[in-house]
Amino acid sequence: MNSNHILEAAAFVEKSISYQPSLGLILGSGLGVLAEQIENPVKIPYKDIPYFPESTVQGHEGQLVIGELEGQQVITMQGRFHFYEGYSMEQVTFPVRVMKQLGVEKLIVTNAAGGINESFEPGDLMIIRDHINNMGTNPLIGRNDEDLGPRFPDMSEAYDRQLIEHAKDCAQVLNLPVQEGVYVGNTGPSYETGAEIKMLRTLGGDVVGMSTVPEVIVANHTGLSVLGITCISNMAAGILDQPLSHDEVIETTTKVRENFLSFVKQIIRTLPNFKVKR
Ligand SMILES: O=P(O)(O)O[C@@H]1C[C@H](O)[C@@H](CO)O1
Ligand SMILES: Nc1nc2[nH]cnc2c(=O)[nH]1
Repeated sequence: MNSNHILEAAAFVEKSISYQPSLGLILGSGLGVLAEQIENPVKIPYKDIPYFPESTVQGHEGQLVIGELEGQQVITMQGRFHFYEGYSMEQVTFPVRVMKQLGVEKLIVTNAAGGINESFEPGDLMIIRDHINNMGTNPLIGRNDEDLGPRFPDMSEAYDRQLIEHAKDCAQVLNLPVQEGVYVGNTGPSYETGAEIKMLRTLGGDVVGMSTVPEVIVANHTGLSVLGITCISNMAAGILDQPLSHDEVIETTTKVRENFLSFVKQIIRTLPNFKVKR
């Protein structure tokens, strides 16, 4: 990771904003609608930001949106980068490094994923308790820059327990039934076979996606406190006797956007100012 690139990208963004964002948001497939609720938004297309790749997936806008949301100064990725788009792990996670450089301390990562746990239903929201990196690689491979984080970062609380409890409290306040479970990160872009889903269920996975894991590893490396929220956009392969499609993913996330919006806004509006963990 070239720390000069991080400084250059952060300086470019900083020129356009007049305050320091404390909360980072990464909005997954079909979930970018939250960024449209940001007040006094400063929008910066990824293509204008030094060393940022471009989003190529339907349902991913491809811009940073910075402003105020429910009383918090946020910097939001409206659309993310995926390893399967052909970007390196370093490129996929570069925005997390830039967020940290800009002063972000907490990160909410959202995604759409397939439901492995058969008690889940499409349209459910799930708080990520933990993840399984099934991508066969890691964004921290290569020379470590101790200024960015430790060589061997601890991942025993990859998802901040206080933020998880806070999110559960918010779901209760909203009387919104939410699931909790383990997110399995696959590289994609093919969806899984039925046999792979059976294997992932045996391994303890509750949902399976193609993102989030790299960003969360880097967020932990750089000392951010992380909350992850999944929208279960479909049942994973082999569970229902129907093919999977990205259209279904976008259709479901569109259907649940009111629940998703009210849940994440409640979480942000009442975010405790507890000390970040590192
Ligand atoms: O960015 P996310 O993880 O929300 O996008 C999911 C995973 C794939 O990119 C895509 C598959 O339909 O949706
Ligand atoms: N890997 C994977 N990612 C998804 N994103 C949305 N649905 C799915 C799915 O079924 N599998």
